[in-house]
Amino acid sequence: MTWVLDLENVSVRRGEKNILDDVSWQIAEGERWVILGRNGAGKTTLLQIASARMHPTKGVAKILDTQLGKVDVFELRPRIGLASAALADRIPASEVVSDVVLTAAYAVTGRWRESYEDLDVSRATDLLAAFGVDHLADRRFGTLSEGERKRVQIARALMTDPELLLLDEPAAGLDLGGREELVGALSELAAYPQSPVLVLVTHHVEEIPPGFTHVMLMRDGGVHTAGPIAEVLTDEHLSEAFGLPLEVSRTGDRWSARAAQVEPARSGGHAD
Ligand SMILES: Nc1ncnc2c1ncn2[C@@H]1O[C@H](COP(=O)(O)OP(=O)(O)OP(=O)(O)O)[C@@H](O)[C@H]1O
Repeated sequence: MTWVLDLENVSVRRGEKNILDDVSWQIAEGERWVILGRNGAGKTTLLQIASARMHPTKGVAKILDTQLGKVDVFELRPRIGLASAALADRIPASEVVSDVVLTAAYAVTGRWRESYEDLDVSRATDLLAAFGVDHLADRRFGTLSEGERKRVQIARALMTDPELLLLDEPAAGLDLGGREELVGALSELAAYPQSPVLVLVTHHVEEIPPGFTHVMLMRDGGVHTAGPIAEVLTDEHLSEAFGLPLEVSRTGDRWSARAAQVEPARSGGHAD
């Protein structure tokens, strides 16, 4: 079997600590993954490896049939779409929205003197339309709301028609309506057979878009549990991964979680 992503015993060491610790993880064609774990669990670091922005200290990372360390990452990166807060911070506030998407074709932020094909321009327009933000094409990025920015960033990440799309907390900072619209848009993307393999990092099971197939729970830099969504998202696994008693429930194709209700202690009888 050929994997889209194949990590074997990958560790990343910073100072005295393994911030990723012996992670083995395989993603097959067509899968849609969610990564959950508490703050500092290593989710963003894992995406840094998966997007060829960081090399492991130990272990082997194979991405799209290439191996990190044996491939020119500048050729590999356009095959991987990434949307993250760190990348968004690099987009100049004065950049026109259509250029925010278009410049991804050259893997740059900030339009300068590159020339673009008509095909690139129409792809950027189509992607903005697909995420419902084409009416903002002429606005400056810095004037958009948080929800609008998130959609533009995902459109940008899709510009190079990547085979793997990594989204780091795309719903962070969105209000309820914005979150629900984004979940709907990602669910549509997940359902589309031509879509890239998707990996979504989130803090909330409520943000898992219908159609996502697999979950990885991370804890302390390592994989706590990984596999098909219904097998992994149990009270027991989530409670262990987050280190507190949690109850998970499923309503239709959506998930939710909350602190487990503690049974009140039974009274031992009447005290006179
Ligand atoms: N360059 C670095 N040097 C030292 N420690 C680092 C470095 N980069 C990250 N870390 C630490 O590695 C751990 C994992 O960080 P990471 O950002 O991957 O976690 P995360 O799961 O994405 O967290 P969050 O949910 O808070 O975004 C954290 O404890 C972080 O402080």
